[in-house]
Amino acid sequence: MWRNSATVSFSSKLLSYSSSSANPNYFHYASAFSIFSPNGVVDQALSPSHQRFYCSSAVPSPSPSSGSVIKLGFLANKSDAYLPLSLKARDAVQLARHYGRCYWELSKARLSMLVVATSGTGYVLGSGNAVDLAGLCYTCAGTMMVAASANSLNQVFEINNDAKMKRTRLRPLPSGRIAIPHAVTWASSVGFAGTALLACKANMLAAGLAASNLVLYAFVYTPLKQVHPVNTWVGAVVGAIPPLLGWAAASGQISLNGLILPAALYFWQIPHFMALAYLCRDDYAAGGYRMFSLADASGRRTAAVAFRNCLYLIPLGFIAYDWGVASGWFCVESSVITLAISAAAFSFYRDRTTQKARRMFHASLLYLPVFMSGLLFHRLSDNPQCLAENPNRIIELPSFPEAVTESEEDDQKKKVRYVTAVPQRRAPVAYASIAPFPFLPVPSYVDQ
Ligand SMILES: CC(C)=CCC/C(C)=C/CC/C(C)=C/COP(=O)(O)OP(=O)(O)O
Repeated sequence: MWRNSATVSFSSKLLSYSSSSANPNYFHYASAFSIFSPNGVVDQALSPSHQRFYCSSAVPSPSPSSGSVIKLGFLANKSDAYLPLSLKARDAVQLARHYGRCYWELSKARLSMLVVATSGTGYVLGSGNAVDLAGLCYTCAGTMMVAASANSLNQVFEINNDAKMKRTRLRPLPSGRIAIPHAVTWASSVGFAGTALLACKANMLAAGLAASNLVLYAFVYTPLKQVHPVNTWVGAVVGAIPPLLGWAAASGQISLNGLILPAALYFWQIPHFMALAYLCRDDYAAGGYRMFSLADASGRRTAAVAFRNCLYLIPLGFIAYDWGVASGWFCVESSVITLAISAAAFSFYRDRTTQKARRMFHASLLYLPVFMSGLLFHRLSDNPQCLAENPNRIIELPSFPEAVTESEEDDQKKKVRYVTAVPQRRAPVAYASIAPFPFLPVPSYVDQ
């Protein structure tokens, strides 16, 4: 049914809003709905306000009597049936694009990719000598899916707050491009699929960490943002879990060495989010969030907290070196970049201007990729803790003479102890002889 004139004038407003808004694609999105609207009714999943949003359509009216007014209304069902196939295909493509874009934005895809990078780095660090590429891909895919789910749920819960903030008001939910049930369906399916993938292709520890992190982010951190400034610290824990997840997926355990990257992420997030919350104070206040910077008019405490957490980053390079995770070069590199971010934070502490806060924010943006790539580049692949105790990695153990003399069980235990105490490089033959048969006793190729 074509809309009456009252609706048409409303739609005209929408049309002018759409054309002046940052999102000209609304026309396309609206037309895309027509293929799922055989009765001229826009997607029933949409709330009334969202349905109204989609009333404007750029699809040329199939009815000759409709004139320019009809271009703003729904497509009629009968004429829809006669649309050429190419038009329907085009609409299908537009629909896919529309939802693809909504899913991308709901997932905060760039943030999720950063999360995947941290998880992937954790996986490589926890892998020891041989990185299982398939395992790495599964872990990254699973992390991406669970992170996308967590971010989508975060937006579902914050729809009203996001609508009040400049930074977030054009997100899919507040801008009405997708309905809440649809977003929830997307979030739950991708969350379950990601957790299942991690459980089946990595291990239950990794899957459990991912699922708990989703709960921590969506159901603890998200509501806490409106309750107490401590939210930033809880958020820092959320950001620190993915590298641990990666390490656990590769090594099957959580060990002390595996905590270095999570610690870096935890401390790094504090100056990062302090700078962001300081720069967007007004926006956060409008959104109804209780950020630390809002109760600190002078910004002095915000800057002090940021600076203090930068200082906590300083020993991490040395710890990585001392614990055998990375070479001495990493220790040097890490110290240099940590001093740089600390200097930016100190400069913000001394002179609390927007410019200094922005500089600290940019320093934090640089810090993380440099730290992670340095850690990867200078990692020591015979790092003891990622080899020990993981039954899947028993083939990674070096052979040594006294191990072949006792029972098989004692033998294995001894080797684990040996590797933990004295990491060594193995002769290449160790791989060749047992790689396809990890359940067989390790052959001895040492002269007896
Ligand atoms: C495996 C798994 C579940 C990983 C999840 C990792 C994750 C989502 C990390 C984000 C950490 C964080 C505090 C982001 C800010 O959210 P915000 O709500 O303050 O951002 P916003 O204001 O832009 O919405």
